[in-house]
Amino acid sequence: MTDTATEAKHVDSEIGAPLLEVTGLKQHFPIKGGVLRRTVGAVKAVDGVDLTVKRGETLAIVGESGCGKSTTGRAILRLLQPTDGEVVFHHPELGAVNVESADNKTMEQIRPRMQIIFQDPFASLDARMTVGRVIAEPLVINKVLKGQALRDRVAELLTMVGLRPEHASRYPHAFSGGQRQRIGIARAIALDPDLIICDEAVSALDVSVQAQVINLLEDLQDRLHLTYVFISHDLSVVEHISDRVAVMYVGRVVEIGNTEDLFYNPKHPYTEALLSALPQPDPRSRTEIVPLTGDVPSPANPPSGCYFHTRCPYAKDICSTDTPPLQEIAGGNGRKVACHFAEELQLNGAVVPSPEAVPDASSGTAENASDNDTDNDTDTDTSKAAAR
Ligand SMILES: Nc1ncnc2c1ncn2[C@@H]1O[C@H](COP(=O)(O)OP(=O)(O)OP(=O)(O)O)[C@@H](O)[C@H]1O
Repeated sequence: MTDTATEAKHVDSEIGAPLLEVTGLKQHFPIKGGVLRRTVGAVKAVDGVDLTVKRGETLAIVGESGCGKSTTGRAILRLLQPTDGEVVFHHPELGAVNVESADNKTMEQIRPRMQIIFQDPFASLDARMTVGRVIAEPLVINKVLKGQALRDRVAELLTMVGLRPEHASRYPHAFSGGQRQRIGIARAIALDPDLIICDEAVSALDVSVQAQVINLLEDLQDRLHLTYVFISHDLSVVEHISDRVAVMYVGRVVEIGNTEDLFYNPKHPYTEALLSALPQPDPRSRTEIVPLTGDVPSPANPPSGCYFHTRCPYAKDICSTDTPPLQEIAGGNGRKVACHFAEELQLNGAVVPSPEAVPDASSGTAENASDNDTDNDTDTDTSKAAAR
C-alpha cells in the first residue's frame, strides 16, 4: 500500500468520534500461597478503569510507578485477558466490537488495527533479525504483502520514520536509541493501524532525541490519522503531546480531562500532588509543593474508601469509608473526577515548561531526523556506524 493510499484510507473516519470505550476494566493477578499453591489473594493492578479515547486524539495515562498504566494498555489490547469489564473498539468495517470477548476470527481483524510501542522495541524481538525483517514481520504474518511489494513497503516505512531504505539490511544493535525507536514505530504503523499504545515509548531517550521522536509521532498522527494512548510518567512530555490526560492511582482513573484544564486547574488532590513536583521555569512562580507522603498502597491490599485518603492532605471521614465514583463535575468542560470534594477544593495547578522549552525538534522531520538522532544520542558510535 502506498503512503498516499494509507492516508486516503482514513478520510471517511470521523475525527473526534469514540474509537475506544473502556468500562469497568479490571486486571487482577492471582497471588498463590501455601504448599498447594492455592489462590490466597489478588494483585488488583487495574481495578475498574473507565475511559474513552476519541479518534485522532492523544490520550495520556499518567501516575506513579505501579499504578497500573502498562497493565491497562495491555488489557486494552488483550495481550492480557481482562478479569472483568468492557473494551469496545470501533473498527472501521466491523463497527463496535467487544475486544475482551471477541472470538479468534474477529481478533484477527482487530489486532492489526491496534498496535503498541514499548520503551525498548527490541526487548521481545530476535536480535538476529535484520531491521527489514523486524518491520516486515507483521505484514508477513498477516499475509498482506510478499516479494518486491513487501520490500517496497518496508523501504517506504523506513523513509516515513526518517530512516533510509538501505537500513533494512542492518541489525538493530547497530542503531542508536532514537533510531531503534523509529524502527519500532515503522513496525507499529506497517499494518496501517487506527490506535497505537505508546508505553513509555520515549522515556529512555536523551531529551533532544526524545523531542525528535515526539515530533515524528505527531507528524505521523497527522498524516495517518492515528490515535495514541500515551503512557508516561513524564508530565512535561505529556503536557506537550496529549490532548487529554487520565490520571491513575492504584488501578483506577481518579481524574480525566483536557490537558490544559487538568494541568492548570487540577480537581483531584493526587493530580495536584503530581503536578507540584514538576520543575518550574520561573522559581518565583512556584506554587506550594504538596508532598506525597507515604508509599503507594499495595494493589494487593488497597485501603478502604478513596484509595488516596491515606496520603491526601484534604481527607475527611467519608474518604476512608466511601469510594468516590469517577463523575463529571459541573462546568468542568467534560472533566471527570473521583473525589468527594472535587467541586469544593481550590487546588494549585502547575506552571509547566512551555512547548518552546522542549528542545527544538523542528529539524527532526522524517527526512533528516536519523542524522540528528545520531548527533544527539548517547549511543553515538554505533549509530554513526549504522548511518554510514
Ligand atoms: N504479571 C503480573 N503479576 C503480578 N503482578 C503484576 C503483574 N504485572 C504487573 N503487576 C503489578 O501490577 C501493578 C501495576 O503494574 P504496572 O506495570 O501496570 O504499573 P505502571 O503504572 O505501568 O508502573 P511502571 O511505570 O513502573 O511500569 C504493580 O503493582 C505490579 O507489580
